[in-house]
Formats: sequence, structure tokens, C-alpha cells
Amino acid sequence: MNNIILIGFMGSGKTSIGTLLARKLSYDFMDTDQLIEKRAGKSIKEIFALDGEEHFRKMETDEILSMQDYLQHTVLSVGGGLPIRTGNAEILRKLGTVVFLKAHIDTLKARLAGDTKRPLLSGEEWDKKVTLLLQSREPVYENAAHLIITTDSKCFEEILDEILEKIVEPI
Ligand SMILES: Nc1ncnc2c1ncn2[C@@H]1O[C@H](COP(=O)(O)OP(=O)(O)O)[C@@H](O)[C@H]1O
Ligand SMILES: O=C(O)C1=C[C@@H](OP(=O)(O)O)[C@@H](O)[C@H](O)C1
Ligand SMILES: [Mg+2]
Repeated sequence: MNNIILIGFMGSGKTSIGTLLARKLSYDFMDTDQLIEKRAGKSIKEIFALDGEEHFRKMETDEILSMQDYLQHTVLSVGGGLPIRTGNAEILRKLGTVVFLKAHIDTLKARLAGDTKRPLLSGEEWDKKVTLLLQSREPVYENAAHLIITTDSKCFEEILDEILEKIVEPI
């Protein structure tokens, strides 16, 4: 098992840190949102609007199921909702070392303010949605993870170093 999977809430830094970590390790980088956008030929926002969230969730599961056949030496960032769907966390844990990038709600809200790409945050009540979603999702992330890294007040380099220090698997 030589893959690293980053999970966590929207804004926890999965895509940014995944990109940097892969570069540092000379691993491939993949991000389920990017793969799905490419496959569908439209943005996540358009998929939600035109096909519905359930269709998107099915695409997420299909993506990680197919990875079981090929994923190697890869840092994989997954969308914030992916580990929540029944069965997905188990698939992720088989794919590699699952790292939960944890952040305080205030940190997440500050990072997500003004976002226009994430359909779940559209509308005026977005910060209330963040509070409710985070409450329900955090225990799922904690259960799914082999390793939890808190990211509040840490720069990217500090987070990368901590992940590499704490990962037990030889990589
Ligand atoms: N540790 C951090 N320090 C400063 N900014 C961060 C940190 N982690 C994430 N960000 C910022 O938060 C935003 C969301 O990051 P992103 O990597 O897209 O998160 P995710 O993929 O988990 O939704 C980006 O603007 C990113 O630069
Ligand atoms: O939390 C979620 O349900 C989602 C998170 C997003 O990815 P990030 O976690 O990378 O923002 C993206 O998959 C989609 O907007 C739905
Ligand atoms: Mg992302």
C-alpha cells in the first residue's frame, strides 16, 4: 500500500496540500473533483445543477472503485462529501493511508468565505450549512482516518512535514 488519501471538510486544504505532497514525494497527484469534471466535461457546479447531487455522489464512488485496479504511488485528494457515502470510507482505507486534515470551524469559514465553486455553499445561509454539515461529518472523517492532522494556524510546509513524520507505512 503506497498511496496517501487526504480527506476532510471543504476548505481543509486537501487539494492544495495533496498537490504539494505529491510533488515532494515525486508521486502522482489525483483529485476526485478534477477527475469527475474531466470525465463529465463540466464543472462540479454544473453537475449539481444539471444532473443532481446524487448523480455526483455516484460518480465519486465509481471513481474510487475503479482506482482499486490501478492506484499506485499517488497522493489522492477526495471531495469533502466522499467519505460520507456508505461504503466509501472502507474503499479509501483499502486504497492507502487515509489522512484527515482537521480544521476548526472558524478556520474553515474564513477559508470558504466568498467561494463560488462549491455548490453546497451557495446561498446566504452558507455558514449555517457549514456548521451543520461539519457537525455530522467530523465523526465520520475521524473514523475513516488512519491519521489525523490538525491544520489550524499551520502553513502548508508545516502540514507536509507533519504528515511525512507521522505516516507509519514505508513509502
Ligand atoms: N493551512 C492553510 N493555510 C492557509 N490557507 C489554506 C490552508 N489550507 C487551505 N488553505 C486555503 O483554503 C482554500 C481551500 O483549500 P483547498 O485546497 O481547495 O481545500 P479542499 O480541497 O480541502 O476543499 C484555498 O484557498 C487554500 O489556499
Ligand atoms: O463537501 C462536499 O460535499 C463537496 C466538496 C467539494 O470538494 P472539496 O472538499 O475539495 O471542496 C466538492 O466535491 C463538492 O463541491 C462537494
Ligand atoms: Mg478540493
